Amino acid sequence: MRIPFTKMHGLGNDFIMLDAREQDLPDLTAATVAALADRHTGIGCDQLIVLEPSNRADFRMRIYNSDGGEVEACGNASRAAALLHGRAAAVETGGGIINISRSESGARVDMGQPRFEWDAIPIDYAMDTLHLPVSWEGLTDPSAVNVGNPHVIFFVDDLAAIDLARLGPVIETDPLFPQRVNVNVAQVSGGAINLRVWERGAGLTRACGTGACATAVAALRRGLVQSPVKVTLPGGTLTIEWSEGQSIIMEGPATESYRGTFEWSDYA
Ligand SMILES: N[C@H](CCC[C@H](N)C(=O)O)C(=O)O
Repeated sequence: MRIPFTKMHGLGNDFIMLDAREQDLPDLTAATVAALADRHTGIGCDQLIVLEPSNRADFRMRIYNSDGGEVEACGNASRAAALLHGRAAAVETGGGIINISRSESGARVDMGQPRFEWDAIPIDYAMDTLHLPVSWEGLTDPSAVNVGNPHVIFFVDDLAAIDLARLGPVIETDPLFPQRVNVNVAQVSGGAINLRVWERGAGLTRACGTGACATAVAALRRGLVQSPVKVTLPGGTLTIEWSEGQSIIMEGPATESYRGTFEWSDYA
């Protein structure tokens, strides 16, 4: 069975987009996702996204990391969905309903309100989530935020000095985080944020939209920046707006790279 797909990215965080709103897809297993996501033997992507019908919103967006695991939220893919859909829409995700629309710079996404309770992150036991009393080598005093998916955020003085490729997986899989965690390391300078992310289930990516949202919220809660705040990742810059009790608004580009088809049986 030939399956059409659209290859897209948000600041270099790249996706295979499958549209199952009009046509059913065969059952997607974790192994099939991982095979499609493989950059050497498959098509290659950080996440695989499936758009499906929804009876709660205009459509549903299902998000699979390149390790095959399904997760609740993906900021950059939300902007890619806005580009693909072509107009404003309410989108059902595992993390709740988000609202996407087209904008000058690409797309604008209302990511809903962040969650801070320790059991909403989730963390394994009660603690202050603005200043967690934990550390991993040189990374200390993080915040934790759930923006539909779980994030831990470290603020450092020298981002380039952090070996995130080594520390990321150690923190991602620490038992403190029962659903694992996306690991954000940020440096604040001149009222803006520089960010690198080790993504749960995907590793180092060129950008992470939910990471930018979680980090901006943590920095705002700590009084390190003011809203709206620019968050620059290796792939480019996002603008995040938030204040206490409000939704997070993320704005930034989304790009269609190419369209193609693949033979399902090659990956199933
Ligand atoms: N790795 C993330 C999902 C993708 C998030 C990232 N690609 C984004 O743009 O938000 C997680 O397991 O929660």
